[in-house]
Amino acid sequence: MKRSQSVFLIGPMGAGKSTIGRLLSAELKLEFFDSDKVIEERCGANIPWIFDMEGESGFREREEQAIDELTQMGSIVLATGGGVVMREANRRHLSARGTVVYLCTSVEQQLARTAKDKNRPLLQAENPERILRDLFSVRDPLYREIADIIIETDQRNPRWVVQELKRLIKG
Ligand SMILES: Nc1ncnc2c1ncn2[C@@H]1O[C@H](COP(=O)(O)OP(=O)(O)O)[C@@H](O)[C@H]1O
Ligand SMILES: O=C(O)C1=C[C@@H](OP(=O)(O)O)[C@@H](O)[C@H](O)C1
Ligand SMILES: [Mg+2]
Repeated sequence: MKRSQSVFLIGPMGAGKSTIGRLLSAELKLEFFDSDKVIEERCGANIPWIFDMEGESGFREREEQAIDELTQMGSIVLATGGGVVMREANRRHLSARGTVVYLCTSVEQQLARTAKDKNRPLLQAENPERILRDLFSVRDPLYREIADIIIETDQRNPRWVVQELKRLIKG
């Protein structure tokens, strides 16, 4: 474990970052933040609206600012958004300021878990599976580059993942 107690969850849409992050924070007795929620609260608008009005680049600017601040807080659990690794500054801050956990999930599971949710603008397209596969090929090496812990979540329920993570982090 690094000097900071913070744990940063990374991985694709539907990996379970937001769900597992909240449960893990309760187990570790650390404060929980979800960078997407922080961005929405600060902006006073939801992510689809931000993408509509400011484009993906506007969202990425807001995300970089939020990640820089949140990773400096110390002793938190942070669920990031799936695209956080696309910016070098984010990768640098995450890997220097806490333990980075990659929640690894197949595209089939990502698809099943995100199918009914309209809040992910990148997936509101004709072929979300194609998009998830393309994103995976670009992002998977970047997740791996900064991960301290890699954990498979496909056939595991969130509570099992949390217990396993607790063991690995403390270990
Ligand atoms: N390990 C898991 N097994 C089954 N369903 C899961 C698991 N993790 C998350 N989910 C479900 O998948 C959906 C997306 O999870 P979420 O935490 O929002 O993912 P992320 O923040 O990584 O995009 C939610 O409905 C959640 O309940
Ligand atoms: O993969 C991405 O680029 C995104 C993932 C989303 O977060 P989740 O990974 O929590 O769904 C959210 O940040 C935004 O819709 C963009
Ligand atoms: Mg999330």
